[in-house]
Amino acid sequence: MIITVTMNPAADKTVEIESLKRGGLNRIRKAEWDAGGKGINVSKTISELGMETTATGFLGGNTGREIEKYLREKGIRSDFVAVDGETRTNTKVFEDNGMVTELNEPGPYITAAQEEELLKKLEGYAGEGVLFVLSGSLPMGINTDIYARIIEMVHKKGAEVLLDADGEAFRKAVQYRPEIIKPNKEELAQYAGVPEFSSAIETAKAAEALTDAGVGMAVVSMGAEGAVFLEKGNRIFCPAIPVKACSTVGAGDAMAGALAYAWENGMGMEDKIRLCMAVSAGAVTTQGTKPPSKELAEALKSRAVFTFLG
Ligand SMILES: Nc1ncnc2c1ncn2[C@@H]1O[C@H](COP(=O)(O)OP(=O)(O)OP(=O)(O)O)[C@@H](O)[C@H]1O
Ligand SMILES: O=P(O)(O)OC[C@@]1(O)O[C@H](CO)[C@@H](O)[C@@H]1O
Repeated sequence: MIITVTMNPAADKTVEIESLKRGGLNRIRKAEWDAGGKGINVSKTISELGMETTATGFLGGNTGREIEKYLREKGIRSDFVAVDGETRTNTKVFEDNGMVTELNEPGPYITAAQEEELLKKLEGYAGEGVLFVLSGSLPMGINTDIYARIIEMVHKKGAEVLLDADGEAFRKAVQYRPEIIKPNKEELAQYAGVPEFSSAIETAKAAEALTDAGVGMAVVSMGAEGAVFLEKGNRIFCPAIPVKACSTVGAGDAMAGALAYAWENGMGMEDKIRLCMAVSAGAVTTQGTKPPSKELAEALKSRAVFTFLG
């Protein structure tokens, strides 16, 4: 069973304009709506691959109800804590030159009682064979140790964790040794205290510091460059599968969804990597933050190329 946790979900409004005029009137050519937030995107991907998943976190207001309706229609079980404020709307502005500007709202304030209610829910789901996916930013009111606390709590009941976070929340949580982490290269560089990595091997070495310290598997996504996979002493680099890019927003969540699906199905390393590369490349070809169809992901799998790094 895979439980995704989205502390700060969002309605994603993807808009297309010719070119963004700062300080001027911008006419939108086309707008697209998606239920989003990182964990919800992970659930969307897992469901598209044909596996059941439950989405949890905090939802509020009309936007929260719209997101629940969307999940219901997609056959994704939702079990969110209701909050007083309105779930945020995040606007993604796509220009014809390929530039993407993201405007993410802060989201509603979460009270201590609401946080407690979510923790109780998660504890109720925890057990052997359960994988929790913790991803995305934290809303106001939630302390940066929340992911660390959840990992400690669910590990005690035999559950496993895939973590996709950044900043302080990531730094604190990795100390509790999640089974899988999926930072992107900027998030890992921030953790490592360097401005950027100059190569895949440098990226792999930085991630290895975490697997050496007890994290089970690390996948570092590198956008259009590809991804680095570290598992059981192997360092593997895969260039991104070339596709016609439509929207790269949410590609990392699609990859995390594929990773969670592969992990829960006990897939071997090669199949797992192929699926991650195919699903994330497929996600780039869809509009907004929609995952690719299972058929597209299957068709792209054979195009993943592996390089073992020394
Ligand atoms: N232009 C692209 N073409 C093909 N594949 C891509 C492209 N951009 C991203 N990908 C695939 O998607 C994966 C995840 O991308 P990225 O590193 O941008 O994730 P992210 O920063 O976590 O994204 P997000 O937070 O928006 O979900 C990459 O490792 C790669 O496999
Ligand atoms: O503000 P956060 O939680 O960092 O990111 C939220 C978000 O940008 O991430 C997803 C894409 O990865 C979108 O669905 C959503 O709007």
